[in-house]
Amino acid sequence: MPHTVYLSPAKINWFLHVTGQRDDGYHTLETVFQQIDWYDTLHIQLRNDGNIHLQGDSCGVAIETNLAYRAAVALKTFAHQHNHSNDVLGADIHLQKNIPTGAGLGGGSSNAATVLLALNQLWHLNFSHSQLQSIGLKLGADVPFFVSEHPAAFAQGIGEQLSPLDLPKREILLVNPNVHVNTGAVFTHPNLPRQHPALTTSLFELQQQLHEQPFQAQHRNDLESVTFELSPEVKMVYNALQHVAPTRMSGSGSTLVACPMSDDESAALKAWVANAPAHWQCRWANTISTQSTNGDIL
Ligand SMILES: C[C@](O)(CO)[C@H](O)COP(=O)(O)OP(=O)(O)OC[C@H]1O[C@@H](n2ccc(N)nc2=O)[C@H](O)[C@@H]1O
Ligand SMILES: Nc1ncnc2c1ncn2[C@@H]1O[C@H](COP(=O)(O)OP(=O)(O)OP(=O)(O)O)[C@@H](O)[C@H]1O
Repeated sequence: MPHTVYLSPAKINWFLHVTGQRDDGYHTLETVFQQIDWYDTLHIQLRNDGNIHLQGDSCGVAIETNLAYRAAVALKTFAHQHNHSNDVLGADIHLQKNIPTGAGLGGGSSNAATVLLALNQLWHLNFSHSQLQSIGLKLGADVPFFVSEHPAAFAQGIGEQLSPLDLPKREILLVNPNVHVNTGAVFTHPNLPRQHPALTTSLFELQQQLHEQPFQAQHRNDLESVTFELSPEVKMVYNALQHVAPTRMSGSGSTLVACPMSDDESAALKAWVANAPAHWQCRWANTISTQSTNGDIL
């Protein structure tokens, strides 16, 4: 049987405010996501014996725990519960990881979203984006954003209330000190600030502000202080980079995002990269804008 190739993009968070905590322990956020042109690759082939197999890069977890595998199983279960298909729902999934894991780039959530979108099509299930998003939310807070297929969005709730934004393509530098951050450990830390006031700007104003300067002084990543406490090397990278160009951490870390706003800052960052310690992974990337995608990348 032929296999189809799907690209699964990473994301960055331009800012992340923790506005409160729900009774179930999950935190409410206000954040802006944007996809970037750094991709994992999934090869998916139908199986006619009804089994789901995952091969390729393990991400350091058992197959049954891998978010790509769990997404396929969750979709199949949902399809059976909704009597949506009497077909044999099987697939071979081959995962090639390029996006670092535990790096605040949402790679696992993106893989889950890619599998949901791909198998919804290949298995002819025709579930809506909103149905796929509610299946995906149980797998990870960032999955609904990737399922939405909008390259950028303002998110509220725990990340599932999404308003698409039109943000420009920008060149950014991602620096990762090869540290794996446990998102749960950051959110459960007693020192996490949890009471960021909700934004009062309209979506239109927010979009305008981010067009002018994506790292606005009035925005923060509230997870930075705890991640810096848990992983001092992430703080070292931040301290070094922010002297050269505007810099903020993505998600719960460990990746720092620097966004040069002039040719001088761009040149200074390139010189910085040339002298950075070898185990600090530096990678230039572009954010994806509505204009640069045709909507069916995934
Ligand atoms: C920080 C972000 O990356 C922002 O993009 C995401 O909100 C995190 O999403 P994620 O890595 O998919 O995380 P999940 O697998 O959903 O959650 C891991 C753990 O982080 C905590 N968690 C996560 C998201 C959230 N809004 N509140 C939380 O308190 C919970 O303890 C949860 O058990
Ligand atoms: N397909 C997958 N890709 C990456 N990680 C996976 C996958 N499946 C399960 N995991 C597990 O999930 C954990 C977090 O994955 P991920 O790389 O998405 O985190 P992250 O980039 O920090 O996410 P976020 O930006 O949402 O905080 C990893 O440490 C890994 O153990």
